[in-house]
Amino acid sequence: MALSLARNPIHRSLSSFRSRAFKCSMAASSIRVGAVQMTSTNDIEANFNTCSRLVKEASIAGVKLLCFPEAFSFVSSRDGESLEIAEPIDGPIMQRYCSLARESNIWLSLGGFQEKGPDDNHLHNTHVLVDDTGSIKSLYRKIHLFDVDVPGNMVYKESNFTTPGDDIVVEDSPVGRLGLTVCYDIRFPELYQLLRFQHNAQVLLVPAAFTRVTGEAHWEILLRARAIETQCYVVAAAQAGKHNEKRESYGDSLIIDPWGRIIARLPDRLSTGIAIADIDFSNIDSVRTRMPIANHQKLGTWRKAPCL
Ligand SMILES: O=C(O)CNC(=O)[C@H](CS)NC(=O)CCC(=O)C(=O)O
Repeated sequence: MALSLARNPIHRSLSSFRSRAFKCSMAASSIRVGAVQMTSTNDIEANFNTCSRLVKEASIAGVKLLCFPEAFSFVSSRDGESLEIAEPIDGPIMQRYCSLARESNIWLSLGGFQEKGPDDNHLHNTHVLVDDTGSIKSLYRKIHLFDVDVPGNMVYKESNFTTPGDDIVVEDSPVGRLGLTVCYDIRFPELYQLLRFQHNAQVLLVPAAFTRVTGEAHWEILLRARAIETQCYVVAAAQAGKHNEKRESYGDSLIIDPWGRIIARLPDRLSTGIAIADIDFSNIDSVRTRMPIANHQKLGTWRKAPCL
């Protein structure tokens, strides 16, 4: 099924046979990923043109999965604007992004799409994974909503216009088993524990539009902690800079390896670009074999039979 909306705890559309084939064929190799940094605005056309250019650049660089930040296709400049432009997943905006994937033969992680919600006053903040034929493989709807009074900044109330998801989503891909999350989710380690220790994720995706204040204080530390405690790669594509008069995001897109090392980065001062790194499956195996934390867990309710 190309578009799985079933209320199933895991959406995984490749057969286990194919997933084994991926792992075997890549045992001794590495696969390239990219994390985009950009400054989206409320101009849907301009944002699409930027994404289209970056997809072509990534493809030339040999990237197999390109990850975009939260709200890649639209950042509102006033209350209510996101609800007005929200579309179903099979609507025209997402179709154009699927065409980009197909034309460049590349997988896309489209984090934080404004998906039309259950009523006119609510959308879903949806992370969409598209394969290299342009088919939608999985949808993850942001679970943790940003209802936060940011010191020195403003009060955010994402739940005013967003309906949270409640499904955990992993998907097999050429760059390994992906765990899908969005932005504020990074503060809830139990989600990442489930993705790794219950669903065997290898690469955790964290598209974001962090605030400047919270980003400076917490961004890198949270991401590296998740990589270290799950022994997964973490790919964090970030919005950066000023979107409009009122809104600014903290950049610093990062790719982190399972030992917690930063292996690619776009500094906050750069507004647009791609951080590129190779996912090395033997590195995941070696970190997990030498320090088998999956076998040492005592307290987590997500504990299961040892897995590597
Ligand atoms: O609404 C949009 O346009 C896109 N979505 C966002 O910007 C979301 C919800 S307001 N922002 C975050 O989750 C910031 C998290 C954060 O900054 C932290 O955890 O510190």
